[in-house]
Amino acid sequence: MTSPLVVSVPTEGLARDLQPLPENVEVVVWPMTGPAPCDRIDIVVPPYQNLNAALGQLAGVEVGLVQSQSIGYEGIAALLPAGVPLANAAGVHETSTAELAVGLAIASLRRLDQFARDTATATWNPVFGTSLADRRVLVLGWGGVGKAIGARLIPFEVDLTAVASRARDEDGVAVHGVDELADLLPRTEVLILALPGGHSTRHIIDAAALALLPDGALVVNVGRGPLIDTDALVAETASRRLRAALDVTDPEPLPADHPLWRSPGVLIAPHVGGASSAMRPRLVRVLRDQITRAARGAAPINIVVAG
Ligand SMILES: O=CC(=O)O
Repeated sequence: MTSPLVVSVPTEGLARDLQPLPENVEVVVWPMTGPAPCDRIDIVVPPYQNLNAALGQLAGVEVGLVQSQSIGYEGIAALLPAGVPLANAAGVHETSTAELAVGLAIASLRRLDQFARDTATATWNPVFGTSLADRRVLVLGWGGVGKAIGARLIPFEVDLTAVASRARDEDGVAVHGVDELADLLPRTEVLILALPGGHSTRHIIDAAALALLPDGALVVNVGRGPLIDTDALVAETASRRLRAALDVTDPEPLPADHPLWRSPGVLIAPHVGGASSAMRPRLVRVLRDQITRAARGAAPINIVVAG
C-alpha cells in the first residue's frame, strides 16, 4: 500500500467536518503554533488568522501544498519555503464578503449605524435616508468578490458600473478598464472597492480620486485597507463631504486614537467580510476538492503562488 496522503488542518472541528475522506488520506491537527507533527505533509491548511506567523513553522517540513483559508495573499510568497506552492481560498469568502459589502452600503445609506446609537439611548429619531435603489454604484474589482457584489446589487435596482484592470465583456456585463476610472467617478454615488491588495493597487483611490466623487458619495471598502489613501479619506469624511463604510482599514487593527474612528459618517467593521457562518461549508467544499485531486494525482486548484 502506498503511503497515505497527509493533510494538516489547524482545528479538531475542521478535521471532523472534512470526514468522510477518500481512502488512504490521513488528517492531522496542527495549529502551527509549534513544530509539525510529522516530517512530510502533502497539504498544509494554516489557521485563518495569523497566517504569516504560522508559515514560519514550515521550515524543515516537506510540504506539497499550502492551502490558505484566505483569498488575499499579498506578501505571502516571501514567507513560503522555496518551492512550496500556495493555493488561496477562492470560492470560500465571496458570498459572505459580498453580503457584508451590500450590508455596509445599506447600513450607511439608511443610517442604521445612527439607529444603533439611538437604540442604545432609547431615542426616537426619524431620519429620511438615502435608498440603495436608483443609486449609481461603481464596483471597482471584478473578480470573485466584485462579481458576487454585482449579482447581489442587481435586485436592489441600482445603476451598476463594473470596473476592472482591463475592459472586457464578461457574462453580458460591460466591464470598464481602470483607465476609465477618472471619467466614471464624478457620476458615482456609491463606490465599492473589491480589489486585492499589493503594490499595484495601493492608493488606487487617492486624494485626487476621492476629489472626483460627488458631494455625499459613499465609499465602501471590502478589499484591502491600503487601496485607499487613509489620510485623504479622513480629510474628505471629516469635512462631511464623503461618507465611508469600511470592512478593511490601513492600518489594521485601526488604533483607538486614529481619526478615522471619529470622522463623521464613517462606519467601520473589523475586517470580517469572510468571517461568518458561510465560511466553514465553503471551506470544507474547497478542501475536499483539493484533497480528492491530490489523492488521484490531479493538479491542485486555486494556485496563486507556483512555488
Ligand atoms: O480578507 C480576507 C481574505 O483575503 O480572504
